[in-house]
Amino acid sequence: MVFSLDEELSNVTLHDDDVNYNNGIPVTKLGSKNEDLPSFEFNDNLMTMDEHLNTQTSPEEKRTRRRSSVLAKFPVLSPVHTRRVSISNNSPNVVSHLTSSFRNTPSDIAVQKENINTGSIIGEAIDMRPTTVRTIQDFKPIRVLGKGAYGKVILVKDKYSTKLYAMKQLKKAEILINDNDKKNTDKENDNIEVTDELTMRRDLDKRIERTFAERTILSQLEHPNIVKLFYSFHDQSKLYLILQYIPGGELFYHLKEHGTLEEDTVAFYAAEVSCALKFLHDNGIVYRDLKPENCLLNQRGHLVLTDFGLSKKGTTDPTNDSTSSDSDLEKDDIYTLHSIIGTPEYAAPEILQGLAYNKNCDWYSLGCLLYDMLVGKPPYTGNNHKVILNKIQKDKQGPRIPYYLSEGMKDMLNWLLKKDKTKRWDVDRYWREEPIVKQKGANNNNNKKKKAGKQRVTKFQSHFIFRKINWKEMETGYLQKTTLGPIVPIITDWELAENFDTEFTSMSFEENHMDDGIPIAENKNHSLTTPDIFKGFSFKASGSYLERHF
Ligand SMILES: Nc1ncnc2c1ncn2[C@@H]1O[C@H](COP(=O)(O)OP(=O)(O)OP(=O)(O)O)[C@@H](O)[C@H]1O
Repeated sequence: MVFSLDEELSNVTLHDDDVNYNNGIPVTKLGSKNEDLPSFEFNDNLMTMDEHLNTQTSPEEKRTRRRSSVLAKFPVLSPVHTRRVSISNNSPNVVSHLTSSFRNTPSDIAVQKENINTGSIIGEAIDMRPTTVRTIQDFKPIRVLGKGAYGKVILVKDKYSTKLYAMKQLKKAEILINDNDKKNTDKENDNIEVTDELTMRRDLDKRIERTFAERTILSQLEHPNIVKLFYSFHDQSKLYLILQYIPGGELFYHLKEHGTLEEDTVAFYAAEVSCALKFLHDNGIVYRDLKPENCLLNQRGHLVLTDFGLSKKGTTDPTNDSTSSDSDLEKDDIYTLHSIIGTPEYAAPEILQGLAYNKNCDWYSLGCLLYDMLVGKPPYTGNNHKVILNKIQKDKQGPRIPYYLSEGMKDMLNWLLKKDKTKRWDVDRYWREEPIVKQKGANNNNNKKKKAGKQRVTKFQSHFIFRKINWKEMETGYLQKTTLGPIVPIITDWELAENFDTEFTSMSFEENHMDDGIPIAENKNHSLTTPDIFKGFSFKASGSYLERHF
């Protein structure tokens, strides 16, 4: 990123109370006196963004990949009670201890049941016959596309059909070993601090649940802006997700190339991401990890959301709901989550604070993504989530917005980036203009809303920045099929993965895992070293689904 708005530009304040200047760059604050529309005008005498960019270091030097932080990586979640035990690096004690504790937890059983019971793509039946399960031997690796917390994503070719797929591998050992164990093992080999048993059990339980959630959620969804899952299977050492290959690379990669994007381009991607998020929310799913690294561009330049490892299917379980006091949110359209996960720079303040949150957190992340595309970095940056949280809390009026953005963009950012989730634009509720259906008591509610005056009631799709978007065509997927997006990736040969970082494409995909390719018999009980907790992971999309997408 080229332009440090949250720290460097906050020092000098000139004539206008609402505009801060630094190095001659005026910036406005979100949520200043006039909450509806910040009242700043473009000043021709001031340095333009382009001029400013030219004086700064190149964006490539500044942009860094933001890894999703899972539960244990957030210090605030570090367990209070810890005990010290002596184990050595790669000690089997940890795994066997964890696996033996976990093999038969109720949530495991629930997850496995879920896999058996919920195998359906919306409106479709999935062929779950074990005989149709694919294996690693069916696929020839071509090159590495990316690397995540639990393993690599590799471009592979189906040996039988020659079709290309993105194969996401998750190492079972990485999932089974506690993050604290890993961290501590790195530091000291023989005398490490591990968390108490209960916390370890809970964390492991969550990691396994999330592993299944990605496979289960993706197997149930079909949307033009969401990556498709065709197969999943596992062997002794890894879990595999065979995904649609999205050859245009990460939005992150293109942002690195471009620095910042034009407002129309940003509005287009905002609309595509919003369609995907709204679809997820309508299906009871909170995405929780929106960032440029998880937004891929397909061959036509349309945005496709990937990485559902942190997504969560909502629950209306009242015992799980601590927002009963949250009177601004209606009961029927929320589900409450508590896990502190995501990528700190894009995570909503309520997540970073460890408070209960709901699907509205995704709209805050959308605000961060828009800000990043327009400005070159997310509104708050820092080495860890504490620094980011401090900055958010210190910044009473919200993140600074550069003056040169249009009033429409400022307005959009203003409403999405509200720290207080009850004041944030409830996009799901105000998505589009619906025909008015009068219901009993509806008037009363409306009056209450007007009096409260907190909620923005303008429809999201009617916002000025989306004036060029044909929502109907976008929501039905017609646009994605017939029109090119604003950035069309250069692809001379799909196998070259030209739009992926050479940091990854030059990586070796050979790892020499002794156990790779040794299949798991789904119905067999395994020893401690081969826990049965991943039973039920295998999946194959229905024939018609496969046909439709190839
Ligand atoms: N379907 C796909 N087509 C092309 N590339 C992909 C695909 N899925 C993932 N990738 C690449 O692999 C990278 C890592 O994938 P993904 O984010 O799913 O892994 P992860 O382990 O969940 O990562 P993280 O720990 O950062 O969240 C992506 O950022 C992207 O570059």
